[in-house]
Amino acid sequence: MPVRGNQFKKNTIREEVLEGQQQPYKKKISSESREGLPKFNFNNDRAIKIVGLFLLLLSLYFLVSFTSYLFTWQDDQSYVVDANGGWSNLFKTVAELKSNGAINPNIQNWTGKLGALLSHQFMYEWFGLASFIFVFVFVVIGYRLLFKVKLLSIHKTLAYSFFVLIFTSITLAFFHSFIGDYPHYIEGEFGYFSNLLLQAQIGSTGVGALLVFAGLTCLIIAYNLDFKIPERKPKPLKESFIADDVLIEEEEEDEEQLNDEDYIPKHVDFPIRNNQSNPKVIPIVQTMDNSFEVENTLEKEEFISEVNDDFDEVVNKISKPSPKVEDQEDLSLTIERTQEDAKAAELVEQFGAFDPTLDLASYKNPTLELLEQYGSGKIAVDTSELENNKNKIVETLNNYNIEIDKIKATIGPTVTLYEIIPAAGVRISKIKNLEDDIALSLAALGIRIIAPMPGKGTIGIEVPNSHPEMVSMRSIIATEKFQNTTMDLPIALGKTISNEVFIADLAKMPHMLVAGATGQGKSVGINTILVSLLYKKHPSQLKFVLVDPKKVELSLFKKIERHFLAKLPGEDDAIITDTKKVINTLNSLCIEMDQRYDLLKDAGVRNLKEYNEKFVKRKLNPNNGHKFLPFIVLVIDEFADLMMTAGKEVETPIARLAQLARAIGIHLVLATQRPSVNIITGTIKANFPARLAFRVTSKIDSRTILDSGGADQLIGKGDMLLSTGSDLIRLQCAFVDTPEVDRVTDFIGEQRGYSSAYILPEYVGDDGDGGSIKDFDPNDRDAMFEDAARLIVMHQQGSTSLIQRKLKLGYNRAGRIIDQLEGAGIVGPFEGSKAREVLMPDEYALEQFLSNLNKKD
Ligand SMILES: Nc1ncnc2c1ncn2[C@@H]1O[C@H](COP(=O)(O)OP(=O)(O)OP(=O)(O)O)[C@@H](O)[C@H]1O
Repeated sequence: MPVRGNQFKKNTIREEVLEGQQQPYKKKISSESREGLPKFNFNNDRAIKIVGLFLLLLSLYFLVSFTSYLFTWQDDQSYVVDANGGWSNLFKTVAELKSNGAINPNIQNWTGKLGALLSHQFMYEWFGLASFIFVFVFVVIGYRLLFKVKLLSIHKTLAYSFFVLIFTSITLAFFHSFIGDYPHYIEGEFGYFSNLLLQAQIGSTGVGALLVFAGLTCLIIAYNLDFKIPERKPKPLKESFIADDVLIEEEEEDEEQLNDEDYIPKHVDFPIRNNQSNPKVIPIVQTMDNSFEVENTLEKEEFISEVNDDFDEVVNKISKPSPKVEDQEDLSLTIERTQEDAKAAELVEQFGAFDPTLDLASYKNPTLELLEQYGSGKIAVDTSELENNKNKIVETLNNYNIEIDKIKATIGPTVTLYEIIPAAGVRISKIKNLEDDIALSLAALGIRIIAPMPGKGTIGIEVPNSHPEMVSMRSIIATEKFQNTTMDLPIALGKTISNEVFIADLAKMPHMLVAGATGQGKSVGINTILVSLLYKKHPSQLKFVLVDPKKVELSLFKKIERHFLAKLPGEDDAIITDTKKVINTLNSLCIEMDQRYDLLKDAGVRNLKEYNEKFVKRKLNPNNGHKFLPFIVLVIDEFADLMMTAGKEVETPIARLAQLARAIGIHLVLATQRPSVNIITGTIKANFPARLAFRVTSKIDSRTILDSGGADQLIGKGDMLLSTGSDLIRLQCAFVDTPEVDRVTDFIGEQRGYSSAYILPEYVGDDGDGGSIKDFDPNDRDAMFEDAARLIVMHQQGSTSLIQRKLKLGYNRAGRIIDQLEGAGIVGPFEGSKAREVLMPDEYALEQFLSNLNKKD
């Protein structure tokens, strides 16, 4: 199999964590001066690679030095022995060595003085020939660290190598002891003295027996060595067949086949040993490709839990020759995986898990420095303001004979929440009705009364701070909460009333409706959503479809077209500003949705996450159309505008996407200035449980968007309410200014991207650019009509892209030709993602048809 791009799995730790953001924000500032220098902590990919490279070279050095020692040890003896200085000779000159008594001060070992000393240490003073095992261990570990390819399990390698080292050294010493009674590099001093010690305790016979025992024990652990004494083959094969039909079939087989080693019965019930007294019988079926499957999944689970779960062992055994029937009992361990799973595991073992980010392996997420820090990040509400407000609230309530037991304040970035516990017997509705009076006495806008506070047993009064604190995007992105989030699509919306960072998962929402009067922070809110996703996601994991009828709001994102945007085939601009194109795009997204559902169905999974997990584990074959599916986030700014111009044409696909698209990773964010009922219709509302409201002008608008009042009492500038169906949370939206977005998109746009935007499926509407079938006029055929017809019939494939490619035409012209071909009856109607049906069986029929058509002209 050719080596694929994903062979060497990159360590993505460094790439996923935004560079420079591993540390909390403050630490980062202090280390800014050292920016650019690689930081060597052990999580660092570079450090790991360097260690890997070092180990590989060390193993080579050891190999050469040990091998050389076998030939040169006698020459170097006078230099390396402790009596002449040993290691202290390392830095001595030839003259000094001579004066020390070294007979041959010129080192013969191929790896110089160090090599001579090292090999003497390892081979003579320590483990003898067994020291070569160190070379092996360094290769296994070094290779793993440098290439991220697992040659062998590191734990097993270390454990077995340790055993082999000790065992070989003592065994060689044991045998050597029969020839001579002195330490030698064959066994090393360790082996020599260990053997002496053992012999003194248990004698030569005892040591021999101990070594045989240790050796066999190791083989049993490693290979489950079988000690069965071969006996005559019995012929009870037929008895173990349970299904009659198989039995009959087998009886008809000739004797030769029954003796065949590789012969496997088609349906065998294998007795499984278990702890209970009754042996269980589990039906196991041989599949087409010689692997085994347990028929009943329930039993399969039990069965699997009983068997040794060592994965390597299972894979090993699956690849071994098929079992003979008399070995049934021992082989029960081998049958728990389907061929497909084993193949996937093998692929993963060979190439590592599929990593979609390797397409753009050098891609770096935007850095924190691109964002501005606004304000001090601290809340500045002085105690006198708090005291004043508290007094006024208590006073106003007292004026209406409402007694308060307790009052406490929670200070947020824009508002402070005063929670009061009224005295017993006070009616909550009475306090609620005093909203305007309290606002009057505090002389403040944007007072909101929450009576009662859900789940708290108090009544909340939100009072705006006289000096609201701006929440900068940078301060949110820098938090550990955002950095370490495991959400699929994390959006850093801002801070809550208790000054906590609020991060929501768009993938769970699963769609969001954003509303707010002009100038209240809606565009900033959309930028916040987009920027937070850009900070967390790799281009291979996420695509945006951006609709911007105002043409200016989202234009900054044009720069990231080849990284994060999706568009229709043949479109020049990825950001859609034209209503007609919006309709096409929405319908195209519906096709994408249907295609994704087909893929999910084929893969036997329920959602995008499971699908991608399966794909990453190489359980889905790309040759069958499977691919890694990125999330798609559709953002529509000024949705009202679209609804006014296109109405139902927009509403239908949006409702369809909103209803069905969550499982396949398409999420919608619709923003509107005018949250009136004819824009946010019942169908749309029902499918958008998450709604974000900035300040709106009337209570009615607030009701339309949130199903309750409150949005009309906000104070603007990013003050917002998020309704997630059950809860209503007041938030201060994180602020990200246009120049910041500009820098972030520049940072991404300047990096290597894909060759084009993510291409959505082709959709040609009824009144597409080429006109409809009814419009077909044989006299008004395109000049390339006949060529295209021949091409299509020759390939028996009615696709626009084929015409585009082969005849080198633009998308629009190719689309027009295919419509004319449909009109002429050469190809069938548009069938979504599939190519159109070709109605002419062969070129002969086509030529006749064309000549008839020409005669009519
Ligand atoms: N989160 C925020 N924090 C502080 N100030 C904000 C915030 N969001 C918006 N503002 C202020 O409000 C101004 C208007 O915001 P924005 O452009 O987002 O309004 P908008 O609702 O999109 O208006 P329009 O619908 O007319 O485009 C910004 O220029 C900024 O000064």
